[in-house]
Amino acid sequence: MACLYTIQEIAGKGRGVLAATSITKGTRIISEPPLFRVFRGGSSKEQLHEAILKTIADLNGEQRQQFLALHNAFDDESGPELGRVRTNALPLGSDAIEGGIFLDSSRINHSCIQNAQNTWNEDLQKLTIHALRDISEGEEITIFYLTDRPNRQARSEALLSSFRFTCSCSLCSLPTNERHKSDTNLDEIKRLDELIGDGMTIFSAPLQALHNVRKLLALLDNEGFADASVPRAYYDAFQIAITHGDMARASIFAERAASNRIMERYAKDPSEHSAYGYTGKWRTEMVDIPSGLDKDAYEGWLWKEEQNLPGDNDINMEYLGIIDGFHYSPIKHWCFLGEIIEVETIFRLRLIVKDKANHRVPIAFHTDEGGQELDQALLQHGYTVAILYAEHHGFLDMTEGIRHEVPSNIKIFPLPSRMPREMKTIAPPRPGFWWADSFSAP
Ligand SMILES: C[S@@+](CC[C@H](N)C(=O)[O-])C[C@H]1O[C@@H](n2cnc3c(N)ncnc32)[C@H](O)[C@@H]1O
Repeated sequence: MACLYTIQEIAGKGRGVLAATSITKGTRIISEPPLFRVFRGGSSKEQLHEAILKTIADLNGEQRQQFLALHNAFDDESGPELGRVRTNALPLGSDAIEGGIFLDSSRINHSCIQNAQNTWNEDLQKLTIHALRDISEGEEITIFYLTDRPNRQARSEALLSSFRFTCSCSLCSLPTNERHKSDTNLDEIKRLDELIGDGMTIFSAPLQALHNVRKLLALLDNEGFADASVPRAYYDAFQIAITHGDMARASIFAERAASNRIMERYAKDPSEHSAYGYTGKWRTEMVDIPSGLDKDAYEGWLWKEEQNLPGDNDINMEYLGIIDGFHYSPIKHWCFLGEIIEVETIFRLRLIVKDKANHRVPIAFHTDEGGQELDQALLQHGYTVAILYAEHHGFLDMTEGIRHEVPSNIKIFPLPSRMPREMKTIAPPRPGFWWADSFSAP
């Protein structure tokens, strides 16, 4: 196969790697054994230096010259050998304590919005560089040197201290207002990542966790990040679905997570995963994967879109903003509508209502009077409950619904609801009228 890249001078970056032809997403651009390996863990700088000198002494003359021709960003403090290793070593595995020096791959410059991914392939004992998206002929091939992607300031500091350069990539060069927007999105990506990674939400509020994965994927897509965060997010969605017995969705998420053998196996039979059916509350079978839906409806089904209240243990910036400089308040207005199907008044009031998608939604009354403040005559089957700014809550008994705390946010109508097709975003509230826009009498 013809070589897909050339190594050339790039203004302001020394040398770099350019696409010699147009390269399609997923293509393996480079597959390269290391010139030599370096153990990075445990040893002091002096020990490392000594080990490197020994390794270099074992190289032949040509190899030594090739190594010494690589860039050295630490000339002033580390000397020619150690400096070059610090500048050019690429990790041999995701948590590896071993790095490798590569004659071609080590020429690849960094971008905070990289178009290629470096991976150590243990089977081949080679480093591979794959295209994360389509790359045009003449475009620079870039990888990401850091382990996570914080906002610009933090990225700059990390790149300067660990790699000794000021990044001139397209993300770091955005004009101030766009950079601000990009930083806000990066902060939100980090926040969602942490929320999804919190091991409890998968059990206490799986729907919220699933919706957070979807939001994360939309942000990654919007920002043009096509790296390993994308399959990782789908893997999170897979885990959420399979934990609750949802074979249909788990299979699709596994398919989207990555084209590796393990995920292909899970896509065929998600029940092989050890978390399968921890609860059965989302139980589906593979035959439940819908067919004949258009793309939007299919995605709506996949992400369980029908239940789209914001979560109550999550500061969701889509719904909330800091208005007075201190407190989060709704920045848009929404109202949950449900039809009463059961009334329980054992300790405090608990209603089971049917939402627009015919799901049973428990509403637990955690007001001071536990629901006694309501006109008890209105607690009738078939009547409609409207809750302004309702939030999704995961209860300890593993059910999900609404924990109602603010007495003034609820109205009950002695009318069966004619449910709007979607939970509507309604006009700004006018006292006494806020509910009228989203409620229609039969
Ligand atoms: C591993 S080397 C990459 C190849 C190097 N440009 C060369 O000439 O061999 C890392 C060095 O490349 C330069 N570099 C990499 N990415 C850069 C970027 N985004 N902006 C500016 N310089 C960059 C820095 O000098 C950094 O220390």
